[in-house]
Amino acid sequence: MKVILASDHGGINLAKEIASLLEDLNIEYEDIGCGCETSVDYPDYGIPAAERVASGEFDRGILVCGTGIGMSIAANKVKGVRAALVHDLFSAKATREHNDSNVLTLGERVIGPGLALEIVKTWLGVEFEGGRHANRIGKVADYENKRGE
Ligand SMILES: O=C(CO)[C@H](O)[C@H](O)[C@H](O)COP(=O)(O)O
Repeated sequence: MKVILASDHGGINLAKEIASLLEDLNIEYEDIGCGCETSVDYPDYGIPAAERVASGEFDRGILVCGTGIGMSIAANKVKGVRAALVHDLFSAKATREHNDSNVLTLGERVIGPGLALEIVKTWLGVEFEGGRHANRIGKVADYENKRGE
């Protein structure tokens, strides 16, 4: 599995911890920044990361900002991306099983690193269930494709 990691200044500390976790798990990843504490704009990092998931270059994306909300809004504008803002373990599992989410967004200012890293591990390890859920995400994709015509 190949993962792309990005954050704004509000998510930089958690993004660093996630990078260490991915290294410990021997998961291939690329960190596209921002890598600094000076103020940046989350769409400048979230959208390029999401595009590289949508293109198939990466299997998954993990995006961190202060709340996770801005990154989620930005990533979900990219066709083919199903970004999930997750701050609990139940949702981390459910969004893989039911939504086949390919991008995870987290808010460094919302939860602590202990829970955040458990969420990342869970989200990376759970498979999509398919079946009725495939039908549902298919309807979302149909709408997305129709809008793009
Ligand atoms: O979700 C966000 C924006 O909707 C993020 O939390 C940003 O990290 C946050 O807005 C940054 O705020 P700041 O006051 O500019 O540090």
